Amino acid sequence: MVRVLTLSGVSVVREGNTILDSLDWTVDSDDRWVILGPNGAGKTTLLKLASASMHPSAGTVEILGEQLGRVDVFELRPRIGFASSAMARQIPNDETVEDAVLTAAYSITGRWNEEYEDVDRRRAERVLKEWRLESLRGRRFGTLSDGEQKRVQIGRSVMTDPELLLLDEPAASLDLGAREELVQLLGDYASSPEAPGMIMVTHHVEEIPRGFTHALLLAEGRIHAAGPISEVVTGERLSDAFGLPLVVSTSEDGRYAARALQL
Ligand SMILES: Nc1ncnc2c1ncn2[C@@H]1O[C@H](COP(=O)(O)OP(=O)(O)OP(=O)(O)O)[C@@H](O)[C@H]1O
Repeated sequence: MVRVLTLSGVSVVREGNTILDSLDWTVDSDDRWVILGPNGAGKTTLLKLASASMHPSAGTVEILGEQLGRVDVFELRPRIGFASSAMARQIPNDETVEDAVLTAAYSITGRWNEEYEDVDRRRAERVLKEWRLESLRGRRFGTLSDGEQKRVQIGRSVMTDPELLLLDEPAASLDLGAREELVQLLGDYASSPEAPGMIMVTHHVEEIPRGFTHALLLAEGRIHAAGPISEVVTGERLSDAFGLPLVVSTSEDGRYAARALQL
């Protein structure tokens, strides 16, 4: 087990607004964290810090043993997998699924004249299989369903065997079947001891895959609760963070569901 992320007294201020306020948080390589919180809580901003895409206004961020501000982020970023819809928009619509996964080896989108080594091709094969993309390898990215596109995004993010994996709302906008397929694949991945430290932002506790170990509840830029998932994803804690009475149920296979009590 190694520490993959440390935030110490981290604040982010933009245009006079405090978006993140004095956060202290650590993530280890064995951890799979889910981040929950109302709209505007600061979840995406937190992922931007963790992906070395943004610097804090105050405090220190250490990623994979390197402190932001003292490291070349272009060397650090290839060690971090990041899947988000903003990233997916960079994949050309006419790129094949196979190339969309393979080009992640060079952190690029859009195949040009790069040469790929056997090791990259073997990895891409493994990723296509793991994320149920084998039968779609020749299809153009722009012709895929939302669920298939999400699997390509995640496939790209794990292609380089990252040491830290960040997922920003991976199941957003999916129908029930596509969501369940993706959540199950993510559960298989998260349950593997070889998987890297993971941080996933979601709006819905129903999207938390099996194997997730910790939860962080963010509201108005502050940590409301953080710790083992069973202690944080509770009706009491979620009601407090979202400001309405919620009940949470847990199933035996480690999935969650939440609903509001009659308002
Ligand atoms: N560059 C910026 N300048 C000013 N305000 C910003 C900037 N970036 C983000 N914000 C504000 O910071 C707050 C947190 O934004 P962020 O996107 O991190 O929240 P979030 O929890 O991911 O929200 P959502 O759940 O709606 O996606 C929001 O109120 C947003 O408007």
